[in-house]
Amino acid sequence: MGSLANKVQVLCRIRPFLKSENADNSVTVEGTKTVKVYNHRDTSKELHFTFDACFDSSASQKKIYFPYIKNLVDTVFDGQSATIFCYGVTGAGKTFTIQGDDLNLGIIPRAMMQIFSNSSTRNIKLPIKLSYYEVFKENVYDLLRERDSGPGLPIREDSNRRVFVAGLKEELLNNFEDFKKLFNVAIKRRRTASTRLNANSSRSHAVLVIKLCCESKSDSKMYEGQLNLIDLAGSEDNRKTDNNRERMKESTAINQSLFVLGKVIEALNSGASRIPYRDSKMTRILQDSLGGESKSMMIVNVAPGESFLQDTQKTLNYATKAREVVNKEPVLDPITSSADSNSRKRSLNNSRNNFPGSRGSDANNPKRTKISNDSVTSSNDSKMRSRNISHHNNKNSLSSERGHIVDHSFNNIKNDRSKNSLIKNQTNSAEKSTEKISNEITKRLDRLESKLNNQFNSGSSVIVDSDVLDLISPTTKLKTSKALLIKGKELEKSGNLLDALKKFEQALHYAPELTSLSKHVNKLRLKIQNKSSETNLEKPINALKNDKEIFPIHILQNSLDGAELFSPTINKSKSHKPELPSFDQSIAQNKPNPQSNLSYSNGGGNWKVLASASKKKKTEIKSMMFSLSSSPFKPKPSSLIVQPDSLKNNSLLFNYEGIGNSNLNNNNLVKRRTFQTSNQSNGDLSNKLSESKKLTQNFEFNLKKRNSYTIDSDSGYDSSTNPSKKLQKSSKLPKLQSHSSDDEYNEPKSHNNPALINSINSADLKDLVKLKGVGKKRAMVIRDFIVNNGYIESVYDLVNAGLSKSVVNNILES
Ligand SMILES: Nc1ncnc2c1ncn2[C@@H]1O[C@H](COP(=O)(O)OP(=O)(O)OP(=O)(O)O)[C@@H](O)[C@H]1O
Repeated sequence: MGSLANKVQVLCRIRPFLKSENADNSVTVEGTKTVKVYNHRDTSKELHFTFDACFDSSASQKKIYFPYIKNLVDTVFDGQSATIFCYGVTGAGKTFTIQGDDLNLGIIPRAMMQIFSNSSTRNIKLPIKLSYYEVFKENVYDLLRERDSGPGLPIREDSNRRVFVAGLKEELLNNFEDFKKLFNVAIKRRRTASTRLNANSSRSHAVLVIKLCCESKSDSKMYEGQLNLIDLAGSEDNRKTDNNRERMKESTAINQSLFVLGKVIEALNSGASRIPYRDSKMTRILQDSLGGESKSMMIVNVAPGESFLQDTQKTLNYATKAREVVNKEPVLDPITSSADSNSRKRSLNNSRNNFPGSRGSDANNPKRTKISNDSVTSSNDSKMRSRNISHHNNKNSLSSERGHIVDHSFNNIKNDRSKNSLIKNQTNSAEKSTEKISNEITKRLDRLESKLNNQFNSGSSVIVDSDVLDLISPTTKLKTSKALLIKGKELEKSGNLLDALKKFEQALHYAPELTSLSKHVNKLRLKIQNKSSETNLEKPINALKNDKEIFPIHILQNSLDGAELFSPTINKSKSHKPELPSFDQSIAQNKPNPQSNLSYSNGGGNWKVLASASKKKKTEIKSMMFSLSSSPFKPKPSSLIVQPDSLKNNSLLFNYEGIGNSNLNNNNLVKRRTFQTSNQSNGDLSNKLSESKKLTQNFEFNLKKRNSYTIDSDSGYDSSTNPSKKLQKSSKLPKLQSHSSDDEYNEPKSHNNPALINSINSADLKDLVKLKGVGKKRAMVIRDFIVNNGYIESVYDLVNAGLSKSVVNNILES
């Protein structure tokens, strides 16, 4: 952790109202550092957010650039790495700020002007290097090349664990004119589209990387500095966008990566041992900028107006968290020799997090391209990097759809051509050594790929980890996934679903973009789970038929309050009254037993047993229901849950942990309160006997206390059993008037089914839509809630997202 001096700076800029918008004063700047917004939930209340600087809608590009941005760019001349990224909702003015337009030059062109105009005074070695790429739907595309729609460039790590984009083109620039020509072509390649919220919305994150060598003022040594200018795609509330299918897909990728960015920030602030950089391409790319050694600045762009208030509040909260991130102090190493102009000696410790597409991928830096098991660059990389500026002969290219830079005269930009020949010589010698390295890399890559292919052909179910995966060329990935697909299909045809699933999963690992395959994998998983739950359930039924002793209704035998004791083994045990017919008979007849009201049903792969007490016994409990279900996520039920029926009929439901019991719905059991034992023994029914005492006690307790519980009459859902502490705090919800002495029963783990919670927390719209009762709109609500509020711990947390409790109950059945 660095000193506070290397904190991430946050600037906030409010966009002016557009002609189409109704102006109001819902977002204003107070002083120079504070933004005031009205609380979107209660507009009579104000919220204040403080940042390093705040700019209202009247602020010009110039006012923002000086002194904040200029100072940061200056640090690059000292050999530092600096990053500026614009964050905000779609249409908030990010591209305007970072790129600008013809009349309002943004940060990128201004920074280039600053660099070139300082080239002589700060002794910057020309040419400088520039790369520019976008992250579109989790694929990295080079914006300095013709647009391609392939799988994109891989992100790799070198032997010093520095992340870089492999195969990225790096252009050499001598003056601002070079930059202008190149950039005006490149920005046209960036993916943009018209959405309801922005006629020219960026659909990708764009990263511009500038590297330069400069003589330090302090010690007259040469250092390499790097500037990263990033225009993040805007988060989108799809309730407002009316996005079509394609835009929705883009939007999901955008929101997801911004969500991960939030998680990274949170993890950094909480000192977590694992920072989830790898969870998205953009965060991997930002590794040095957040938590690394870069000097970083976030510009948070805000769209004004009441209609954006909710987004604004979220954005400002997000930015507030980003402002707490403290980066490491950079340790700068000078370039050591003129022949190896870029070989800055950095220790392993202080060079771990490097910016991709730059130092790590530096063709002229043998140290950085050193080959290790997890570090290779393709031979193409070196060729690409060593190219000089390709002067695009597209004369019309200066007109751009957005952000075209006009032909301003920049008299103060000085070119020192004589310096170029020296650099050229250095570059040539470095190119030779790079070629050597590239050949070695290619050989190693071939060896690695053939090894992987052998593993695959020998039927090994190896799943390469993501590090290794990055090393494989896109073509090999596709080939491998295709071969695995074919194998999977064969296995599926032959009925070997489990092995088929393994193959499909492997194929998906290599080609995650195959959405149809992903769907098929999910279907197959479900099919297998259903099958296994059927077979799992046959066992207990057979066990019941053959060994009546293990039937779990025994758990009621010790009830102290006089509740009727039921057991299918009743005719074996003299202590059991009333005499009940053999459970075998009930099952055989598949109808309620007239005397015991013991019934059996088997629907949808689940089974349950009903038993009720005799009225003669005047017990409080008139009926009992057992429902044993096998979770699709956990084939073996792991705990027993007791659910009292609605209080009207004083019945109880016993249910194994696990969801997917279609009978639950039929019987409205979801409306019942749920308690769970702490016993985590596996599903053998006989194991449950050991729980009987505890359950009985609990059961007894709840019977005594039940009158004091408040029932939500709308849904029949009892808030007292709500596992979400948050919800219990909510004033809108009925309060628990009496608490169980045994707290574990107030925290039913059934609402914390890890697989279900994980699936929800992945915030993937496709997965969310699959949940019971969740349509596209609700899925978006859930996704947005998670994106904005972090992971949920209980399904009932979703009530806070605005879902009704009955919908949440439905989800529990998914
Ligand atoms: N400070 C500003 N002054 C004048 N116009 C602005 C300003 N900020 C943004 N705009 C205008 O608002 C519109 C939306 O801005 P912009 O495209 O930069 O948003 P964005 O945040 O990049 O959106 P997206 O994430 O969808 O790409 C554009 O027409 C832009 O010219």
